[in-house]
Amino acid sequence: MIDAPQTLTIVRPDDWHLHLRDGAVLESVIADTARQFARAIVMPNLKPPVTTPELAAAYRDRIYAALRRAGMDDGDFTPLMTLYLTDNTRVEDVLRARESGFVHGIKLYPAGATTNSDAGVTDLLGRCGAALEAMQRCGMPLLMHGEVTDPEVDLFDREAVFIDRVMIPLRKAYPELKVVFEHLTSREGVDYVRDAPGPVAATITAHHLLYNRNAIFQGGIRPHWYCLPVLKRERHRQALLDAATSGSGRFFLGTDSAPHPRGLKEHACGCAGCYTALHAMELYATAFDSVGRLDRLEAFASRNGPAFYGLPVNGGTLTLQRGSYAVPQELPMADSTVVPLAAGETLGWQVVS
Ligand SMILES: NC(=O)N[C@@H](CC(=O)O)C(=O)O
Ligand SMILES: [Zn+2]
Ligand SMILES: [Zn+2]
Repeated sequence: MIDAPQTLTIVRPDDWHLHLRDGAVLESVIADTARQFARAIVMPNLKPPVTTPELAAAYRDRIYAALRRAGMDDGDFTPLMTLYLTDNTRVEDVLRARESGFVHGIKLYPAGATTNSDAGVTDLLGRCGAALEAMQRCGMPLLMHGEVTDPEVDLFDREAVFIDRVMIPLRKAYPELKVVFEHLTSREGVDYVRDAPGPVAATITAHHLLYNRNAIFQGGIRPHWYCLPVLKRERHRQALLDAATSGSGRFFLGTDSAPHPRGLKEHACGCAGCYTALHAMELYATAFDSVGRLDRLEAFASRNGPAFYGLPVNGGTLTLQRGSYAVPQELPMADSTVVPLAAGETLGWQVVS
């Protein structure tokens, strides 16, 4: 019997799905990400959303300014910017985004599906054909919040139904379009991404690897475990864990760390989103260790994402140590606080350098 490893050193990882927010909050949250990750795909669901290359450039400048205010410099972290797809996204914006070199994806939010999605797409194939055609032609990935918004569809089935109603017809019409199925949460999603032809991949969050939907209701309703797509049954968690640790290059790390002020989570109609940037690699290492597959963490966290996006693998490393890491109860966030996922709990791994 081989002893369980006590330390793990991997190539410095990236986060392929991150919400940094904006304004005063930006400075509070960016340091957490930059401590662990060299780069991150920065989601564009601001108010108003980041819909053009000019808005993405201005947001990028604000991110770098916040990074400096947090005591880091431009070499410590690279934001990989995205645009927010709307019914009116112009071909010209797609092409200029590609030429900019700093926009790495265009994000689909089905209108009404999630936080700040009001300006999102009402009918992807009906309204966005020209933009999708341009994206396919110039190699711009489409990043998808993959849930239908049909109120007739059960909340827990919205990802599976999205595959049939949107994903399959989309990829039939644009077979060369690079697609990332963001924050995958279901067995159906895993099966689709694993087996579908063409350039398709998926991000998986740490919380969907570690928890099933019981976590939302354990001992009472727990708003800090509520995100979209919502946590699902144990069989879905098992499928996600199998996929993440399978060695397939189609699955990679995306935290979907999505901070909301404590008061808007602990609310009669609480916001969706879990804050995991603080302890992302501790959470992922705990998940991979649970199935004895720490040897597969580097591919998932540091290699598969750059390969899909056509970017180089990072220099430098990140080291984790087995131990006990107590997740803080809350963290300052501008003039409010944010409660990290699994606040007050103890994790089995800690980032040491
Ligand atoms: N995941 C979430 O529950 N929330 C995200 C939006 C998103 O990624 O859908 C947010 O911006 O708060
Ligand atoms: Zn989403
Ligand atoms: Zn997200």
